[in-house]
Amino acid sequence: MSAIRIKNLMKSYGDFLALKGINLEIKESEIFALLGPNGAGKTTLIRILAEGLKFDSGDIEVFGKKLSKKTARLIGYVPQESISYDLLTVEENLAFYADLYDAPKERIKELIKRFDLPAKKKARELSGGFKRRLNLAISLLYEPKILILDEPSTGLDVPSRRQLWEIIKGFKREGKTILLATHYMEEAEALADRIAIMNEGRVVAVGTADELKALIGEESIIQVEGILKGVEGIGEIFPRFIEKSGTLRIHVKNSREALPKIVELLISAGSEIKAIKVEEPTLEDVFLKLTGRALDEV
Ligand SMILES: Nc1ncnc2c1ncn2[C@@H]1O[C@H](COP(=O)(O)OP(=O)(O)OP(=O)(O)O)[C@@H](O)[C@H]1O
Repeated sequence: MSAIRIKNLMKSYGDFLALKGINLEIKESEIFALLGPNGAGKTTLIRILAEGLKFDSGDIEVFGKKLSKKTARLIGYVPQESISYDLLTVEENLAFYADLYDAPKERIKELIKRFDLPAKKKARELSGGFKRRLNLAISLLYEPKILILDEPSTGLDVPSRRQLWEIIKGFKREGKTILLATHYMEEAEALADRIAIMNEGRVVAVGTADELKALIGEESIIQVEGILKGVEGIGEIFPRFIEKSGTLRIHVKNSREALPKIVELLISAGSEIKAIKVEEPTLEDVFLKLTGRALDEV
């Protein structure tokens, strides 16, 4: 059974069409990622599902029933911004939301234990990682079957991010369905069973990471590292490339022919090349191929 089914969903803000006909099916007990740059429409889609944000047209079903206040109870939601109160302790925050959601009080102790939370600490004293865990705990107070997470690891350091990923994988093992929005391809790849790539209000591709990477087809990716100059010249011959902190990834049809040309162009412009290799495609390469731009370009 599908946990969420979305048909031809449109949403505008005034004259601006933010969602231009989204079709998606999220299966029960899968981790499904919406991957796209800022502005792709991920938060808008999530807010429609989790906050009852009004939409223009389309159909949404949750476990086979039309999205409504009743089905909303099946969905737990962790928004981008923290919903905990800084001046309340962890325990008080959970008690406040348990009251609001009419959730059983016994859940509070259980969640504190499960997430290893410091019950008596004020929320403002928590590190970023623990604050995110508190927000997760709040969203689980009434045991939703679907958990929606908006950019769950933004702002977290690498160890906290990895801990959070383990927690999210644990939810899946319990049978929960997880929908998350992210602009980190590593996050989508590390967590998701399936990924929808979103750009400018549209889903441009859906599949497992491997299925999406297969969309690159016959092309190869050449990666050059070093102090790089003359990158504009590369763009004239190989229009699809991503340049990021001293690394250049260039999409080419024939790597054997392209390699000497790339080296010559870069060296003659005064580059210091430290490494050059043919690489496996990443989801960012797929995004570039499908949309003509890099994932974190705004
Ligand atoms: N309340 C609003 N009023 C007008 N335009 C909005 C509003 N909320 C979002 N938008 C616009 O709709 C588009 C999609 O925004 P949305 O926040 O859904 O994208 P996103 O993919 O979640 O990006 P982010 O990660 O930045 O939240 C953007 O162009 C944004 O400027």
